[in-house]
Amino acid sequence: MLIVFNAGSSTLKFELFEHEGGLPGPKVAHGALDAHDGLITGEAWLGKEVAIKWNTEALVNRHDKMLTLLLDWVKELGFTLTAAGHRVVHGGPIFHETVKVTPEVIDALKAFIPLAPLHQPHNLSAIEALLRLYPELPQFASFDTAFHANEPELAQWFALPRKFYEQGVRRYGFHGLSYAFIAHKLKQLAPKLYHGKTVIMHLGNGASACAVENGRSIASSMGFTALDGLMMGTRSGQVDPGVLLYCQQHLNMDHAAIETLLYKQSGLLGVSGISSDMRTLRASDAPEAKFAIDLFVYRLVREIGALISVLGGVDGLIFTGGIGEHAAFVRDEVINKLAWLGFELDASKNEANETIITSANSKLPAYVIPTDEARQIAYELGPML
Ligand SMILES: Nc1ncnc2c1ncn2[C@@H]1O[C@H](COP(=O)(O)OP(=O)(O)O)[C@@H](O)[C@H]1O
Ligand SMILES: CC(=O)OP(=O)(O)O
Ligand SMILES: [Mg+2]
Repeated sequence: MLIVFNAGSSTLKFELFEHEGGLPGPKVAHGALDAHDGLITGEAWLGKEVAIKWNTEALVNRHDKMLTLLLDWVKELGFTLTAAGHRVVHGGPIFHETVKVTPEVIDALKAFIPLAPLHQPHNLSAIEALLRLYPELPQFASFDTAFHANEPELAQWFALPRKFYEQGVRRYGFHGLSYAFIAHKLKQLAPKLYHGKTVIMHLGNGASACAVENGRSIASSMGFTALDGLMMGTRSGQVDPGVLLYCQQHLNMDHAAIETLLYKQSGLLGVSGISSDMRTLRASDAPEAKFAIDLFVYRLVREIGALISVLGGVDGLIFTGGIGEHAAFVRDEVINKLAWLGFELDASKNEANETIITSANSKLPAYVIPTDEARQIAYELGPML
């Protein structure tokens, strides 16, 4: 069995895959644990059934405690783990593919904590906790940045003095495990489109869009950190850097206050003042909720236009992530705003979250493809064992 982790600030999501060498087999279990207010709660599913629920105290070492609960359960089921894979958000300029975790790799990844403060420290803390508890279990790290590592140089540069680029201050792009998974699916579903020019939109709590040609990333909306580009649940996306200078100089905001503003208080939550969740905003009658959705769509359409321009055309669009897979109203507005390109929605297919949501007359197709970052990690590490 392979176990794949996606560790966040307070959550530990996991998935278990059958594995007998080579590509992984079916997913046998999945679940999540959550640490808050000194408590750990969570549940795990075996297939479609909830198989266990956790509810226990944990004052310190949350990842140790969550991993112990989870791996004790895995052992009780009689499963033997052969390896663990981790989603690690930032691989910096160094890691371009899945790697086996060693002490040197951990040190290198720690250097990227400032580049992904909301993700990287938690990804690493799960790796280190597992190393303490199960030092013999081989661990692997798979990166959100890797899919973008071979983007054209122009797509990777900021217009800053050269030394910044040389020091690693460049656009990396994220959500690469999701994009790699979608590209793989698209190759099976629509091989011609896979070889063509597409814009893939990963719209979840974090959101980004990526120009992909022939299965490779050409440009993406996220940059040096997972803050750039689209409006997100609580992150601002692109803002004029002059705003940050203004916050420092005239609003007396220090680094911590600006970080909190950009990562936690902005996006759908900040603009609506109500929620970071598209479902809640959709259900609300408040004009601020509608405005936040309108701004999300506006910024997305603008970014799609930019990505299509650098691709030099487009053969299709793909929606994924929690919003991309489920928010039919968002897809409806995006596709209608792109009617000038030849997209025409099939409203009932869209409402039903079908795979192809454009009409038979549409000149170009739009797809909804559910993403699976954990399976992508399992695909990447399975053959390495
Ligand atoms: N049925 C739905 N309708 C509209 N939006 C949804 C729906 N389900 C999930 N979402 C949105 O998707 C977000 C979660 O996206 P997801 O990709 O699952 O998250 P994460 O980035 O944590 O992996 C939620 O915050 C919400 O905005
Ligand atoms: C990179 C990133 O934004 O990830 P997530 O969407 O999981 O927050
Ligand atoms: Mg996500």
